[in-house]
Amino acid sequence: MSRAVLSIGSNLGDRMAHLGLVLDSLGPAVVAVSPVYETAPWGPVPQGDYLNAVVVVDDPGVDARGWLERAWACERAAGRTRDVRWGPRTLDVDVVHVEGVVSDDPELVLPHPRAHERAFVLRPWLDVEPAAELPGRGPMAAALAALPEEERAGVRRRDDLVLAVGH
Ligand SMILES: Nc1ncnc2c1ncn2[C@@H]1O[C@H](COP(=O)(O)OP(=O)(O)OP(=O)(O)O)[C@@H](O)[C@H]1O
Ligand SMILES: Nc1nc2c(c(=O)[nH]1)N=C(CO)CN2
Repeated sequence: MSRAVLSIGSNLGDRMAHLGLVLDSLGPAVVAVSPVYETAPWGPVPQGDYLNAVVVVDDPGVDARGWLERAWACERAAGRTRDVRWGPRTLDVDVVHVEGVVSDDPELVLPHPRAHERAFVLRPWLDVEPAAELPGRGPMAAALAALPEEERAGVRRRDDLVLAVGH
C-alpha cells in the first residue's frame, strides 16, 4: 500500500481548473480532498495569491517515486514551465509525505523539507487529517500553531470553491 499526501497550488490562469485537473488525473486514487484556500504568496518572490488544497491519495501500485512522476504529469498537463524558484506557476504539486517513507534523494526529499513551515499546506492538511504527523517533526497541529499569526491569517478558506473528482 502507498498512501501519500500531496499539496497542490496555482496562482496563474484558471486556478480552479488547474487544481481540478489534478483530481481528474489521480481519479480513483483520491481518498480525501481538503477545502480550497486563498493564500498569500509564501517566499521571497512578489506574486499573486494562490489557491491551495491538499489531496490524500492511496494506490497499492504506486510507490513514492510513482507519486512524484504523477505530480510532474499533472504539472505538465497544466502547461507548467520551470523558471523562477518559488515564483508564480499554473500548477505546483508537491509530495508532502508518503506513509512509511523517509528519503534524502534531492529529486524526492521525504517528508517534504518545507511542508511543516507552510500554513498553506498545514491548514488544509489538518482539515482532512486532524491527527497528521510527520516523521521527526511531530504533530502538524503544533507546527501550524507555532507559525507566525501573519502567516496563518494569510490562509483564507474559500467555501464558494469546491474541488471534487469529476469536476
Ligand atoms: N517532496 C518533493 N515533492 C516534489 N518535488 C520534490 C520533492 N523533493 C524534492 N523535489 C524536487 O524539487 C524540484 C523542484 O520542484 P518545484 O519546482 O516544484 O519546487 P518549488 O515548488 O519551487 O519549491 P519547494 O520545493 O520549496 O516547494 C523537483 O524537480 C523535484 O525533483
Ligand atoms: N501561498 C503559496 N505560496 C507559494 C506556493 C503556494 O502553493 N502557495 N508555491 C510556491 C511555489 O514554490 C511559492 N509560494
